[in-house]
Amino acid sequence: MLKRPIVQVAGIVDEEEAHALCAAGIGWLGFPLRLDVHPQDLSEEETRRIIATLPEGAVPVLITYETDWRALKDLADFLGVRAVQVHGDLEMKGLRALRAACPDLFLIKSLVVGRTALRDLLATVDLTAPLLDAFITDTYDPETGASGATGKVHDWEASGRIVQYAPKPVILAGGLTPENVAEAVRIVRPAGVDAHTGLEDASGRKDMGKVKRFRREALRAFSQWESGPRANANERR
Ligand SMILES: O=C(O)c1ccccc1N[C@@H]1O[C@H](COP(=O)(O)O)[C@@H](O)[C@H]1O
Repeated sequence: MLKRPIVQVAGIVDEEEAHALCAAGIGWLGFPLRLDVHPQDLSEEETRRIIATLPEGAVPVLITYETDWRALKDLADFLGVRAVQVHGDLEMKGLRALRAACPDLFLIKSLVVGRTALRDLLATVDLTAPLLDAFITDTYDPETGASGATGKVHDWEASGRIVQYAPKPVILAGGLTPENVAEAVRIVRPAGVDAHTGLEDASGRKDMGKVKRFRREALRAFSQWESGPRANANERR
């Protein structure tokens, strides 16, 4: 299990931003590559170059829809990452092969809330949890077909059910901002939080003021949750 809550920021646009995030205390940095509906901000070569410059202790995470387990392993090796967020529908055979080939890779599987019934997501948890290190719940946007970097929240009560059910840590993502992250943590009780578009300025770069407030609010909520009752999402909205 994780020693500390994860605070991840995704969608790094360049080296300067990556280092500014590390300096702001962000431990996990998400690099999206080989996506479905979104364009890439960085090439694979540029991503590898930036990752090689990160300070010790920073955790670069490959975020990808790659579905071929060998290609996924090769990409992780090429980039020099030890953590992968799997958004594509890797078949069980592929997932087993990836786990066997990379026992030390921190494997996070995305669960998209709102695209399928909750019972199907719980069935996926049952099937895949033994092969994974963590899950991440994210939002489905029917307008764009995107299931990541949507800037939209989903049903936090559903994510809370997944947290209670899953035998592995669950990270919460989807429309998180400095303003809503504390409430999200209080309701869902995840093992970590992850945000992308809610931390950007108008030019699409991370606003470091928002990043710092996001981290502060998230950590404050994580530190408080053990003393209080779990909030009911329906009471809060
Ligand atoms: O970050 C991305 O660009 C991305 C693209 C495709 C799939 C997943 C992606 N990232 C994940 O999406 C969440 C939430 O984004 P947002 O805060 O709603 O904008 C992000 O934290 C990444 O884990």
